[in-house]
Amino acid sequence: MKLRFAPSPTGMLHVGNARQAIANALFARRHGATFQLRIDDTDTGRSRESFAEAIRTDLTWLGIHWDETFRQTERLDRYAAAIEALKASGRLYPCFESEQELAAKREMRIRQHKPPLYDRAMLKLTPQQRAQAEANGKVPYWRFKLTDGSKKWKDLVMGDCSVKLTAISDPVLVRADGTVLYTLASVVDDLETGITHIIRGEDHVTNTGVQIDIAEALGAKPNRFTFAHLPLLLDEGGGKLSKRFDALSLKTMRQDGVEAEAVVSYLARLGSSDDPEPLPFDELAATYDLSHISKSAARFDMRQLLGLNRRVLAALPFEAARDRLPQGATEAFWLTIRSNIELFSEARHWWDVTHGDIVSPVQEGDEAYLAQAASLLPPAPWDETTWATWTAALKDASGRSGKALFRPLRLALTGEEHGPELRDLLPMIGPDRAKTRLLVGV
Ligand SMILES: Nc1ncnc2c1ncn2[C@@H]1O[C@H](COP(=O)(O)OP(=O)(O)OP(=O)(O)O)[C@@H](O)[C@H]1O
Repeated sequence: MKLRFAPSPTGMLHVGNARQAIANALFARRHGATFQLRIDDTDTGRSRESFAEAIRTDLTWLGIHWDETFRQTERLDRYAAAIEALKASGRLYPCFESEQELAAKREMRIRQHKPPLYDRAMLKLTPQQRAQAEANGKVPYWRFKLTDGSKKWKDLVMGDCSVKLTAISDPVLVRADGTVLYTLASVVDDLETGITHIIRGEDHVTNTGVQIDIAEALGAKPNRFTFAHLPLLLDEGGGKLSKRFDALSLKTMRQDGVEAEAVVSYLARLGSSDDPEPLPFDELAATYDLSHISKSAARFDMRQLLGLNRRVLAALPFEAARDRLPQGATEAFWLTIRSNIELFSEARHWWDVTHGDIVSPVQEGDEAYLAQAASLLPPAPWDETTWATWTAALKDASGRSGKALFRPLRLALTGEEHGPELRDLLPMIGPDRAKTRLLVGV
């Protein structure tokens, strides 16, 4: 069993692409299959090595590892051989129509209330006409002659699928400059590298009908591949995500401090009958089941992802956090803040609260109370009992209680309305910072 993830290096991976990568990787892990990373770089105008590198970085960050990898431009000789074979069998035929001619034909068919399909005029070209066109300096591009009828398969997500090939124009597989199109290169690679299962986005369903036909023309047996098409992920506004807009890219998420485990856990179960919950890769893989995925498009919800991220952080051991924390951060610091942050990047703020500088707000009307609080601060050394000792004394002295007692203290000491337990924060803040912050408006 072998699966592959085959992105084009034309931009940064977004969460939609990641959903496919994760589905492939989890399915492969669950079934002990080989996992291939194929970089689909035949579109040389848009492909960049820097994007291929970024894709590898993103996948590694997600915890997705591949057993083999290659770029399609390394296998151009294999595509050339397939092209020759298809020409020899008469399935690839030369075409000379220009874009303008094709557009005019399309318009004509629409006016005649016919579907705007290619009319296969070039199939009727005689050898003399072809020689004449070439003598006139025209270079052909090549279309694949689709078979009549439909291609059917049992999709692991979509169920029974059927693509009517007679409703599709014969696809161009080779451009006039001799370069191969993705549609053919992908089939050649899948056949020759032994891919058994193809999991990809619903945007490929029509392609799948065409590619089954091409595969069979190249000698593949029926049902050579098992397919699963996952619905596309939409952004919060209902639009399709695209690499071209860098929308919701994995790189941005990583830079914002979202945890890879949260992203994987969320995308593995989004749009399925299983609720997303933070789980390590192996545990997600152990129960991963494509039949649980819904057939309708799923909407990416940042709030849900952040909710999951919060849960991942709250359980993250110090050892796993240490390298990304500010220098000098201790286990006590991490354990104090971890269940109060939504993004890892917020740790920096709490480090400034406990070990650096913050600007406490001036609390008009509470200046005298805060000065009284400063004067009652217990002597050092401080520990986790200090908060209770101090606030008990302050309660007696000020006559305040509840919110009136605690809120001004939290605001002055941390600059925030909410946050980790002050019992734990106070010893880290220490007497000097505490005093300065309490007396800020005095
Ligand atoms: N919005 C999406 N939701 C889910 N899967 C997607 C989405 N967009 C693309 N994919 C899938 O991501 C995989 C990688 O495809 P590809 O690299 O061609 O990405 P792409 O975003 O479609 O590219 P581009 O934006 O350049 O057209 C394919 O399986 C494709 O079906």
